[in-house]
Amino acid sequence: MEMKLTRDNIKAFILNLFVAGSDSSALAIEWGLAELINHPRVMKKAIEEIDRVIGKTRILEESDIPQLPYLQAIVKETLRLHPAAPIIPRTSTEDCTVGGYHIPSKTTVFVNVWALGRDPEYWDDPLEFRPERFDGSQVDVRGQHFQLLPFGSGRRMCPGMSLGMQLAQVTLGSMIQCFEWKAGEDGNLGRVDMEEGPGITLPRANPLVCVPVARLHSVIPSSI
Ligand code: HEM
Repeated sequence: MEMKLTRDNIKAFILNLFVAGSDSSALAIEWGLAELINHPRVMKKAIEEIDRVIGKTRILEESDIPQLPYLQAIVKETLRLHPAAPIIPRTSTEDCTVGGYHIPSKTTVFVNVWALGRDPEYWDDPLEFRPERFDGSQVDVRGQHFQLLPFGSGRRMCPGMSLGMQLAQVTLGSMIQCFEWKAGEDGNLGRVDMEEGPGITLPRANPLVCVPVARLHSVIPSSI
């Protein structure tokens, strides 16, 4: 079937990519940094990995990510606890039974991705931020392991998954490689609050306020 795209179709499509891709990626990075600030042990281990693999004379790049498994695990763990889209809708195309419930055709059902990521049946100490849980684990975010669905699953799953993961890993990784992050306006708070705000996406209730202190002086100009 031939389908002609109009100018409006193309504009709507590009707008869709910006709307779907910006907030979600930004939220993953913001929640990830907040978790790292509150977990100095994890932050230290992540920085050690980056310093060991990349050194201190250049900034982390996309091609370094395969050599940074702990950073990858940090982003997965962040998306487990803070999925940018906490609830995803589906409409049943035919009558079916799910978990003993009869679902008539054309019913909208909501998949609670947030609750799946915190389900004690699938996760040990589910509320703990512990990236090590992914060491040697096959569980990934690609929509095949239903306890971890930050990008959804099936035909309508996120088409920007690879870009979103790369963005979150490279941005978070270079942020902690280049700067030490101190909580609070004056950098004198021990931790940041983790309260969630309302929304279709999962924002923080309060903005993440922290102070960056340069740590890679050989690559960052001293004026920053
Ligand atoms: C960490 C970053 C991201 C997260 C957590 C995320 C998450 C999601 C989720 C949960 C869905 C719904 C999937 C479903 O219903 O099964 C979705 C849909 C979508 N995402 Fe992402 N996303 C991210 C980044 C991106 C990026 C970077 C782009 C594009 C540049 C993008 C474009 C889209 C589009 C166009 C849809 C709608 C797909 C459809 O309805 O067929 N996303 N995303």
